[in-house]
Amino acid sequence: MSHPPASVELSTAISAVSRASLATSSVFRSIPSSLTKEDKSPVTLGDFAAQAVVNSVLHAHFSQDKIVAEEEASALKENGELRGKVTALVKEALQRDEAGLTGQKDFKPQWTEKAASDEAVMESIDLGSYSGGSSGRFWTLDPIDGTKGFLRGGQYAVCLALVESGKPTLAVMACPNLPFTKDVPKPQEGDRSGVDGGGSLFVAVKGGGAWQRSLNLSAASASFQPISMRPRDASLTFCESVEAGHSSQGTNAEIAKLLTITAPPVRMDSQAKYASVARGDGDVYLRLPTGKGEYQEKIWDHASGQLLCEEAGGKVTDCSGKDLDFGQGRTLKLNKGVVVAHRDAHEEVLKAVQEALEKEGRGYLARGEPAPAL
Ligand SMILES: Nc1ncnc2c1ncn2[C@@H]1O[C@H](COP(=O)(O)O)[C@@H](OP(=O)(O)O)[C@H]1O
Ligand SMILES: [Mg+2]
Repeated sequence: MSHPPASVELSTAISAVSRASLATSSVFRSIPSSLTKEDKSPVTLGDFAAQAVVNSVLHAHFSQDKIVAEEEASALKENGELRGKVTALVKEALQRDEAGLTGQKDFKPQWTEKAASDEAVMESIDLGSYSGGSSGRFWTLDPIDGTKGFLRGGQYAVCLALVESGKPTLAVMACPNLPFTKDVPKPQEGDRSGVDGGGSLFVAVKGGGAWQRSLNLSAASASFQPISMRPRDASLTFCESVEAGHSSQGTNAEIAKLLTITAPPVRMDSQAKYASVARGDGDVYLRLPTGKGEYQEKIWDHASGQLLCEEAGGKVTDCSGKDLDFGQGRTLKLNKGVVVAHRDAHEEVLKAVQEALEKEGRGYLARGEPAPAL
């Protein structure tokens, strides 16, 4: 098959994510400033605009579908200047012609001018407040995954997935700062001039494979090509977060020793890590919990990446070897950590993960047990 299996869901998701990444790219180029949320994490006007764009496109086509998305509009209600800037970005993104932006000449956009008023933008953002669950279907969105990377001028991703009965079945991920191939060097951190060819767009359909094309339709690689993980070979490489607080880099170093990995880890922000291993740039993505593993991973931080890797021949589990369960609400509350490797290498990698955790006295994470009380 030379393109992903077609569906209205896929066309809508591509349209939504492509438009959203137009808004994020424009903010990225301008050196974004940020607000700090209650959980102390940053949010930018790019996050708000991207969430409004995706939610309004989804809502126009699938008004019955619920959405679990990261942001909420409360900060915009108090800040008219910021709200005006977000609305302008949303308007520009929604008004772009379909064929020019997504190449989908036959797809008929359903949204209207009204979707780009201040009130409609805030309503669209708050459509993302669904609590999730294991029945029926819903969408999950991270409008800018890797916001800290976005602010530093590193990698980030716009990540959308459809979840049915607790499992991702369709994924669309834009990585505007990730070149289409690893042969083109990634921009240096802080370089805001953009990537030749406009970054990469990834798509996965459950049972239908994983695909990539350039985000920029005038680039040489504007049509979808299937991608697959690198088969298990003599030497493995791994990637991890840039942010030391998001996973245990010390445990990863121990795991690397056990697997006789000598190459240093590739550090990268966002689900661009899943995309990179899915297309064979590297072999293993490790996200081991810090401390006792109290942090609950968010479903929007993993849904599209998980499907992309699974459809590219990978296996994605937590540190105890369990599948990620996207049907438990807004977080992956039954899972601790994430281990991604080719199907043929996963067992060996997981064994090293579990050995390293046991050695550190955190074997309860490897056994899927709660931390012992002091
Ligand atoms: N203590 C923690 N442990 C694991 N992930 C965390 C964390 N604190 C924040 N995160 C998540 O890590 C994501 C970024 O991952 P990465 O380090 O791979 O770039 C953030 O997504 P956002 O940037 O969308 O907020 C956030 O949801
Ligand atoms: Mg995120």
